[in-house]
Amino acid sequence: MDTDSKLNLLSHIFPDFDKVTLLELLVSCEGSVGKAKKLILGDGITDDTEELNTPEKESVPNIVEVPEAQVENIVLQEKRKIEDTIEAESSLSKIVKFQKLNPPLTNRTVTLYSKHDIESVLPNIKIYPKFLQKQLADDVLDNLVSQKMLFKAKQFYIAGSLCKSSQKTAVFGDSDQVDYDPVYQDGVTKPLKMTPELIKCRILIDQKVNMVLQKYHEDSQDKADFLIHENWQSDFCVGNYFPDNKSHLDWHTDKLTNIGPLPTIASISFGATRIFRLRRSNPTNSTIYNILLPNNTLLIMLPSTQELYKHSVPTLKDSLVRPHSKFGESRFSLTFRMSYPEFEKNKVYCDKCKKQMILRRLFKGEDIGYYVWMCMGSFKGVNCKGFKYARFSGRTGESEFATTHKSKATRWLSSLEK
Ligand SMILES: O=C(O)CCC(=O)C(=O)O
Ligand SMILES: [Fe+2]
Repeated sequence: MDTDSKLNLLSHIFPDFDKVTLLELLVSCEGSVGKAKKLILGDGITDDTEELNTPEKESVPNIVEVPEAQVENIVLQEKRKIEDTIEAESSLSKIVKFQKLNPPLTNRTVTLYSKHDIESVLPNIKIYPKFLQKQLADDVLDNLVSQKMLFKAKQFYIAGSLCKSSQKTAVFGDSDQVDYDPVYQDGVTKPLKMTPELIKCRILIDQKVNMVLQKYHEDSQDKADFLIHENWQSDFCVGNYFPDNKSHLDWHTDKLTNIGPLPTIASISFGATRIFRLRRSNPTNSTIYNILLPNNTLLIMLPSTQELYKHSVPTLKDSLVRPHSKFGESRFSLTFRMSYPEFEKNKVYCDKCKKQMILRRLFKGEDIGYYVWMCMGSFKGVNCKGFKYARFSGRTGESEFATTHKSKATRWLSSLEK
């Protein structure tokens, strides 16, 4: 069945929806009429990686399924058209309104195409397509490609087994002091010098982030006393290199150990257009939002993004939306971050094994919403379960960031979600 016939069918079932909205829905449902129908009717849709990789079992009768490859082609073409107008006001806002009237469904995936839709559905995210002037964007990408051999897979332990990350990482920074993450086993933590291209890019990003943060501080009602208000100046950048569509970044929140609570992280993408995903950390089956990140798009994760959401760069069969004209499937992201120097001066150590502790957030259990320190040993394959609550009372002059008393501990949930 071609796209027009699918649209006619949907239009017949849902006469109140206009065709553009239905087309958007169809595209966000990978061209499946059944999924689009379920989305409108409010049935939960499971749409994770495995499901997307297996041919869909159509639940609507009388629909002749088109071959998977053909659907993919249609979806890709439509996505390209839509992506070209990413900044234009999109009819998807109708879907957003529809979503607002209806509580988010579980396990559902929604693709947000326009700046307006992304920022309305995810108020802590700001997105700027075509952020750098074209020449500078090209220069940064050329520069990253010339350094690609310096990006390395990260090694870490999960449940005692040594694992390697799929994408490759390099840290750029001016100072050797930046201890990006003491957990990793390899040379990834030693920062590389920022090249002149990266420095230009950083200056423009810092400027943009400060403008955005100023507005954020003015607008946000609920200010946690440990939220940093001073000038935001990134002092290091974690770069990711995805050589092809197979390399990915699993669901995670960014490490807080050296950037502190409620951080701002500004991430700029270069090369192939991939999908970036966000979903609330809790509940675990909450709606997944897809955002397309074309070459030279800046995405700012404002304070509380790391506390409330997880993010990922999946390797779905259509997660490579568009290869880059010169570098094909290669994609780089540069994530600019500002370190929290007080942590460097006052590292927290484990009382049991004396190793450094890592700042984490608890997303489940009775201590949900608390910041805690966990012994680094646990992340290096050592079975030490050292644990302390974290405590942030306000930034200046702080020297004690840990407590064994829960009553004195800092709970981000209480300041963000009343
Ligand atoms: O590549 C991206 O867009 C995301 C990178 C990321 O999540 C990270 O560096 O922690
Ligand atoms: Fe991240």
